[in-house]
Amino acid sequence: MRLGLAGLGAIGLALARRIDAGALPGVALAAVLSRDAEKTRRLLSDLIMPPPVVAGPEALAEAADIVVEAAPAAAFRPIAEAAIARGRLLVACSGGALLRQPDLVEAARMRGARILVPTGALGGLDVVRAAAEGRIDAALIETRKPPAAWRGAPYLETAGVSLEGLAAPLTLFEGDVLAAAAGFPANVNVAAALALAGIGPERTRVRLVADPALLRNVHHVEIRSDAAHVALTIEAMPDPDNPRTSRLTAFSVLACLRGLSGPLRIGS
Ligand SMILES: NC(=O)C1=CN([C@@H]2O[C@H](COP(=O)(O)OP(=O)(O)OC[C@H]3O[C@@H](n4cnc5c(N)ncnc54)[C@H](O)[C@@H]3O)[C@@H](O)[C@H]2O)C=CC1
Ligand SMILES: O=C([O-])CC(=O)C(=O)O
Repeated sequence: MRLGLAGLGAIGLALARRIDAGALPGVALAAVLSRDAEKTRRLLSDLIMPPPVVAGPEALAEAADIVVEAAPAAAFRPIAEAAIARGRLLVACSGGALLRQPDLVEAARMRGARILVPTGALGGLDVVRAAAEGRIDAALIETRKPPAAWRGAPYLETAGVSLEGLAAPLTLFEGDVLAAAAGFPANVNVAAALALAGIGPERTRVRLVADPALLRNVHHVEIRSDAAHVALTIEAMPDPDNPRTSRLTAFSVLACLRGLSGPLRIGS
């Protein structure tokens, strides 16, 4: 299986290193895409595998059977479009960007492409999808992260909110997933995945909290349905270089790729 990897940050680089270490037999990293081609070559120079091609969105999709998107939300569309146009399987980490551009799902249907949103830094999407086959009455996700994780969020910049010297937990946002994805594109991909798995972005509620006492990113999900009530808390270790992103995300993509390529897959 040939893999095309868009983005070489917290998720992409961790993934490339694991593949290089032999974590996914039968999967070859064929091409990568990042913002800065020179930096990309430098980042890849310590890998043992034959160096992947450094490509733009079109060449990336051309060279791959599976395109893993792990780039900023703002870069999502051309990467996704190129993969979809070629009927590829697109593994989309920027679930919030997908949520805001639902025409891409229709385009995938027309082209026979598939889009897979990995569970990422969350968990429990299997039970949410199962519950969605019945009736879900309410879905809520609360994400609490240390202040550094929220830095640069457009919502805070527009509102002129600074988290410098924050001494107590501060609720930054309460509302629906669509508004959250616009205001906090680097932090609510888990909420987007939850909404897509369950009752959609308008009915899924989000609360975002900056908490200076935290060392981990904490996601708490509550689902009320006619089949089960679910309460789930994930305390995830932040990536050492990117405090917005939990280390679990790259592992989730790895597990997802293993499920696609290996002989045994657990969970629905
Ligand atoms: N589904 C989930 O649970 C999670 C999803 N994410 C999302 O996944 C995506 C990647 O996350 P991270 O690896 O943490 O981000 P990152 O910021 O650490 O890395 C992003 C990478 O994309 C590259 N890049 C920047 N502009 C680009 C462009 N125009 N075209 C191509 N590449 C470009 C950067 O050079 C960098 O290598 C983000 O959208 C993030 O919000 C992050 C955490 C959890
Ligand atoms: O990594 C996390 O904990 C979650 C995250 O950033 C996101 O959902 O975008």
